[in-house]
Amino acid sequence: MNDARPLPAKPQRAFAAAAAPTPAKLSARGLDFYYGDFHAVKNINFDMPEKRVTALIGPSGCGKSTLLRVFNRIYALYPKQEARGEVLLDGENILAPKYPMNRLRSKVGMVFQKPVPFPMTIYENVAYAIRHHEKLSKAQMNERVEQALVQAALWEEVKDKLGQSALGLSGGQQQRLCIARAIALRPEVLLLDEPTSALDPISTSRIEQLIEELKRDYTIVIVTHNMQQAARVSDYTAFMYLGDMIEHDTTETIFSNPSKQQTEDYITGRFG
Ligand SMILES: Nc1ncnc2c1ncn2[C@@H]1O[C@H](COP(=O)(O)OP(=O)(O)OP(=O)(O)O)[C@@H](O)[C@H]1O
Repeated sequence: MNDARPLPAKPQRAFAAAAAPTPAKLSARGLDFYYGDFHAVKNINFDMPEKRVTALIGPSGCGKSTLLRVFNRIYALYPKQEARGEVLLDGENILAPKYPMNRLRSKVGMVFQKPVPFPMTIYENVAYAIRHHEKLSKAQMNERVEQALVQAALWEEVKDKLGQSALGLSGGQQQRLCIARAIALRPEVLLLDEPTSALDPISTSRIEQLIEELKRDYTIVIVTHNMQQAARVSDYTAFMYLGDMIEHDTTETIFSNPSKQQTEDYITGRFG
């Protein structure tokens, strides 16, 4: 939890991107989440701007991953988990029962903390996901697989061994393969749940560079425990505590001039 402390005096990037606001791609409106009787996420209201990176930070158990799981409705696979309120994607409520699941799956991709490639070839890992959604010729499929691997900054490392098992890749390569798998479906939103927590510093830095590149095309929401990472990669940051969203603002404001004492205490390492 405290791996990232102490916080650098100044985050190591200029926060220029956030200065130009873009329309909200994803918004939470009066969003509550329950695990049975437990009220895990409470009355969340905020916007995630298009083609920007929003980081969710806060101490362990504050509801960051829960919130991310609501954004692609993955919680609905589990009994006794319930979301109330609205999550608007391009203005449409994805929590409405009539919102088609296949549309949600094609618009919102998710990458988890631990890379879990399918036990198949590198090529098939990417092609498998595409085949579920689209019928493509062999040539079209080859092109799509290549594009996704190029975008995930993995192509150069794997182009000569696409037929080998994905399980032979390093942890960092496996995580980039999982990102390739998610972007192969051409989603509009990418949800990243602590995507570098299992990776070494070099792989972490590659994924961070990749996030910087991907935000040209995607709206990204990232959960991270690493404060420097939030400062480096995100344009907007939301600080959560015990299921409440305490503060949400540009990353620059959150890290240099937060309005709430709790936020300041957290980012300066006084608790959490
Ligand atoms: N399946 C579950 N059943 C019951 N309670 C759960 C379940 N999953 C999470 N919780 C509880 O919901 C709250 C929020 O958990 P969540 O995993 O979203 O927190 P988090 O901020 O992502 O934590 P971490 O940083 O440790 O991953 C916690 O109190 C947690 O114990």
